Amino acid sequence: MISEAPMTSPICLRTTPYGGRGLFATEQIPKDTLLVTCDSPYATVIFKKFRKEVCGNCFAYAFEARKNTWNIKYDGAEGSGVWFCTVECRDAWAAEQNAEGLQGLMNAGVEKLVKSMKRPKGPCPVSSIESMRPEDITLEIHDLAWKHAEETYARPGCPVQYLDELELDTVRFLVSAIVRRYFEERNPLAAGSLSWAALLQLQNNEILHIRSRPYMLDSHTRIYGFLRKVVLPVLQPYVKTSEMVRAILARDQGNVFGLWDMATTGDSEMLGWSMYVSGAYFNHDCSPNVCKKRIQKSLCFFTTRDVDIGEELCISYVDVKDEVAGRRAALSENWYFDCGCKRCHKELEIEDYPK
Ligand SMILES: C[S@@+](CC[C@H](N)C(=O)[O-])C[C@H]1O[C@@H](n2cnc3c(N)ncnc32)[C@H](O)[C@@H]1O
Repeated sequence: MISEAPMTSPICLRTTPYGGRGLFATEQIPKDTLLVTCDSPYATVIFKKFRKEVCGNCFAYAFEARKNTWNIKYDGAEGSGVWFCTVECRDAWAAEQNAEGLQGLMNAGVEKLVKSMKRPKGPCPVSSIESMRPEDITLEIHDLAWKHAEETYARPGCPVQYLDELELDTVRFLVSAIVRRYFEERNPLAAGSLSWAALLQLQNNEILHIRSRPYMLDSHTRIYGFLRKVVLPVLQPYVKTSEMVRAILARDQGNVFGLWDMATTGDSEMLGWSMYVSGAYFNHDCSPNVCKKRIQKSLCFFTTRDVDIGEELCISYVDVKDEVAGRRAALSENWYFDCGCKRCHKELEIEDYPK
């Protein structure tokens, strides 16, 4: 079993013939074995509409405890925007994620700046690539657009751009990563393997994502502009250039996990999303042999059957009860890849599965 740690027995990370790196069994692993525990996410956000209903520390959902909301909070701006199920959770969050009150103060700053946002009347000050053909959007063009955004938003008089609800949630997600990195740099030993360097090792999906949804460049640059305006002086170095924001957004796509409630019916709600670094090396397979389970704020991965030595360990990103066309369409649309798993090959009757 590994815990936010380098890949050790009984699993290892190596290159697959079809989809970058993946995790493989280095010995026979019985069914129901706990393979990986991600103790806490590097970055996380609870959607604004669920903030009072989901504990900011352990992600417990008030509804499941037959309550409408949690009501434990901090007094003052240092605890702004976060609710807790218990005093213990509040104190744990304060010690682990909110030292110096930075997370809460940033949340308070976001709320304040939201009030001065105006709906856009004209085009955004950053040039758009929306009208370009996907294949023409190169990394160079994309870099230039970001450079232009940096210059635009560095101008003192540049007005704050309008952000919708999801974009503001993305701001809060980025804030959580910035605050974590700030503490990691002050206390590298405490960060352990849950480090910025480990996050950078995750697959970078920036250009794939922008080619698939060119309008997201405009959204991402406005989010960056907003962050620059709201950032506390101690955190300014992280947004002086767009490097850190781009690095996170490039990995946000395709590597994060939805934060779902624990409903056992099919009506489970997505309450937010989180970046669990060690969990992001599991590839998808339409016949998965691993499942994930959230236990409070930890994400745990278990085998769902006996696994042979050398077999790849995969979870499913989509509903594997769907037929092949539906599964592949969902993976292509939301994860930007053509599934290379054996089941797809078989159902599409493609021979010569890569070895
Ligand atoms: C969460 S990451 C998994 C780890 C990734 N392979 C890596 O090298 O970091 C998801 C990405 O892995 C690749 N991938 C995962 N499952 C795949 C599959 N069944 N077929 C093809 N590519 C896959 C895709 O590029 C996808 O965006």
